[in-house]
Amino acid sequence: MGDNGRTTVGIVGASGYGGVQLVRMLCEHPKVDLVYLGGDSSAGKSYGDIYPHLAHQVNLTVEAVDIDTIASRCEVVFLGLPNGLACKIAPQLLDRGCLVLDLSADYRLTDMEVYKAWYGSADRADHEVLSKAVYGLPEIYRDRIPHTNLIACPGCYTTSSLLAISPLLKQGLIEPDTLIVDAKSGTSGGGRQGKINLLLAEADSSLAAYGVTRHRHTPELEQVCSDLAGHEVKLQFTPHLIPMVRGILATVYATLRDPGLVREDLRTIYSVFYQNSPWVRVLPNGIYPQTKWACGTNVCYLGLEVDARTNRVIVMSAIDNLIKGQAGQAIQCLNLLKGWEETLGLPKLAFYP
Ligand SMILES: NC(=O)C1=CN([C@@H]2O[C@H](COP(=O)(O)OP(=O)(O)OC[C@H]3O[C@@H](n4cnc5c(N)ncnc54)[C@H](OP(=O)(O)O)[C@@H]3O)[C@@H](O)[C@H]2O)C=CC1
Ligand SMILES: CC(=O)N[C@@H](CCC(=O)OP(=O)(O)O)C(=O)O
Repeated sequence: MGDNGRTTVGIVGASGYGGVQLVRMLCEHPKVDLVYLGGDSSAGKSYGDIYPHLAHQVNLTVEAVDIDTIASRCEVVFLGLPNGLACKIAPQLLDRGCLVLDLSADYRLTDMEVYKAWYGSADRADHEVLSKAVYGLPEIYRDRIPHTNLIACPGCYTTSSLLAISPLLKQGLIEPDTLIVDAKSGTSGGGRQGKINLLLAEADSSLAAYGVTRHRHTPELEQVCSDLAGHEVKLQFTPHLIPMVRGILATVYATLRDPGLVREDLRTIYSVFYQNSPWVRVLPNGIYPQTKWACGTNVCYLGLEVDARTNRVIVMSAIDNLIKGQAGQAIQCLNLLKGWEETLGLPKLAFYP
């Protein structure tokens, strides 16, 4: 804690898309002071040179990663790094007493064999650390979050999909193995590092699926769904890249157990399920969410429908992948870790018309 009683916070991976969203929100957060920014190729640069529009607010230079420096300055550290790097530095930060919020996939999967199968990574030595990590989806694991010092923040597709699915599984409303998740993401979901498929010339005016049957968020979804259902669940997840920058729309389909369930029942069930979740809005009947409503906010909008003809439920979920799907959710978890209001320092109003 700083001399002024505020919590000192650092970000490793500050130049990335998640990093810059963290900077934007943490600068406005009433309980924290942003004191450290770390990176690799951006080390040595003033943050205002990387993001000139933030120069008047952030007077920090990005530094090369040095654990002792970070731990000497920061009580809390956000890691916005590519997969496979957080597990190399989180254990050392935890040893030095920092609270760590990891935005990557390194600590999300509880079974290391599943992790290896989907991420193809070599053996890791941090099994004990992994066993202490809590999956940072507050709407499902709110009670667990304050009891750890390592949060594994969920992926963006998983956040939007799981908020749509959870009431269905928790209340036993569907046949779990009929779950299908069809999701569309904006290009910022792929990060700021240059990738050819994310170039405007490649992504513009085109819509395509990718990672069909093998996207890394499949085991993450199945892990949480199995936990909610109380038995192993397998589902179909198909992501798509859509020509817009921010936002995810996940549409979930499943067969209902009770053919008599109607849309109004579903709305009541969802409203009760999320009554203590300030970042989830269950929309009125017949209203379907648009990604632009969530853009720039930590809100997840849910739209519900039942097709009596096919006996299927359809749930649509819209979030901003960089906020509720990443940086905002990490700050929501920090608020819970510290016992602060869950909404503190987080944006709720979209900037689109
Ligand atoms: N984008 C999204 O919608 C979401 C992303 N995620 C996950 O969050 C994490 C961050 O994603 P995102 O913000 O998109 O990533 P970006 O590609 O935009 O940024 C990556 C950051 O990591 C830094 N970095 C890379 N290598 C090193 C290193 N060896 N040492 C120190 N810093 C390094 C880069 O720093 P520098 O520029 O200095 O090299 C950069 O700041 C990823 O694991 C991603 O999978 C999770 C949910 C949603
Ligand atoms: C559009 C796009 O490329 N999206 C990314 C998902 C980003 C994300 O949440 O990734 P992590 O699970 O690695 O954190 C992808 O499909 O890999």
